[in-house]
Amino acid sequence: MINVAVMGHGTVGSGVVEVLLKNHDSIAKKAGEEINIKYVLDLREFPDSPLHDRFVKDFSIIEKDPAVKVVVECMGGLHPAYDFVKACLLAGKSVATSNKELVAEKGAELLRIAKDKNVNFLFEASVGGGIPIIRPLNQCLAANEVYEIAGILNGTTNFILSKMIHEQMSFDDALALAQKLGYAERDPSADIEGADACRKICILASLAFGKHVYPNQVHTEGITKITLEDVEYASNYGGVVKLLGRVKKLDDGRLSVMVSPAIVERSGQLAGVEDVFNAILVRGDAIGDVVFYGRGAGKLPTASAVVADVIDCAKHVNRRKLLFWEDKAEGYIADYLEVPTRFYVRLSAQKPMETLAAIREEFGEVQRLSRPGAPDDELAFVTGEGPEGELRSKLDVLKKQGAQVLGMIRLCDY
Ligand SMILES: NC(=O)C1=CN([C@@H]2O[C@H](COP(=O)(O)OP(=O)(O)OC[C@H]3O[C@@H](n4cnc5c(N)ncnc54)[C@H](OP(=O)(O)O)[C@@H]3O)[C@@H](O)[C@H]2O)C=CC1
Ligand SMILES: N[C@@H](CC=O)C(=O)O
Repeated sequence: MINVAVMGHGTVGSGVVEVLLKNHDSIAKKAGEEINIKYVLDLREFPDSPLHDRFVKDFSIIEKDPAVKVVVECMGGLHPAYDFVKACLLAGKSVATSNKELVAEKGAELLRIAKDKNVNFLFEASVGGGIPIIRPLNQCLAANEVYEIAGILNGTTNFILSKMIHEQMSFDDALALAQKLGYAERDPSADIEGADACRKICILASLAFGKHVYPNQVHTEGITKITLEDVEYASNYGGVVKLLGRVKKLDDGRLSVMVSPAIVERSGQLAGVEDVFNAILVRGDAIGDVVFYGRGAGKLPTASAVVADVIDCAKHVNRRKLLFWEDKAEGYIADYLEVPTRFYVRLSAQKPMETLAAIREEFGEVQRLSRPGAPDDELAFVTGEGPEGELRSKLDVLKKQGAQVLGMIRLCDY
């Protein structure tokens, strides 16, 4: 029998308990041993839980109990999660976590401690909710040189965009519904400002390319500036707006990493991903493109991934799974302004004919876009490709001539 402690009995932690209890017998067969939840740590009481007598409030009970071999961390946030997880690893316990903030900020250090202590630190649920992506990237795609990853990595924002576009729901109502359904972070600004997707692309980049990428190294934009006008122009262009996390290996070996809204063509592999679903496209030299798709957030889908890690930990007691990356390297992340891109731009111009001439002067021939009912002073177009810094300088020239940039979204070919 393997004794497990679950830390945090919120959306994900309660799902982990539910799945471990409901599928107890089949999980025991797959793990090769019975999995017993010995403790559940939370700040609140849960008198209705079938495990109500196993709840504790003092972390040291778990830390000091040598019978606990595997600890699940679903509390979220950096503190005290980091302190507790580190203490568990140092005490020789394997840890499975859904906490992407923890992995994105402290992954290299925690993986090194796990290696030193010959235990496992697993985090399948930290990216893509229930979608298997960490294990496939680490194992099934190990033969490949991965050169690019792009994904819809945040369920809440994809849910909000889907509701706004298809059901004309307001941003605030869609966010409130995502919170009610347990998709959003405790502080939902992490979802809508892109921090959550940033943490996830950091984890994928660290794993795929072997060196830790930290969130503060990644240019990050959320969805708060996206308007229905931009969505309509994107649609008339033949695309859809998605919040993407992406990393690409450049020819000089550096990484371009970014989180931002992007227009993807309707025929692209990420365009049809709606609601709380996530999709992660991995490009490898042997496999070509492969896309992982599924529910990116929510109680049971996320618990599915955490419990898979628990089973893996149970199967590998006193044996390490090879999952590791080095700490960060200097000069490894390229400045996003250097990286070539294309933009959709929406402007308000007091003198549209003059601004149009200036657009041609700066950008050459551009693809103009239209939408029914647009005000006379609105101009929308798609630029050719150029380093982002250069495109922005050209827009600065237009701004100096009185144009106001109302919307600007990168174009991607996924
Ligand atoms: N929700 C989702 O769909 C997904 C979430 N995740 C990640 O999983 C983690 C958990 O998310 P989620 O379940 O949604 O969060 P919740 O806020 O629903 O759950 C967190 C739980 O941990 C408890 N907790 C917080 N601090 C402590 C502490 N110091 N000691 C004991 N218990 C504590 C909270 O108690 P209290 O409420 O009283 O503060 C709460 O019950 C986060 O890192 C999140 O990013 C990952 C994938 C999907
Ligand atoms: N808030 C996150 C939860 C899963 O990681 C999201 O919406 O994707």
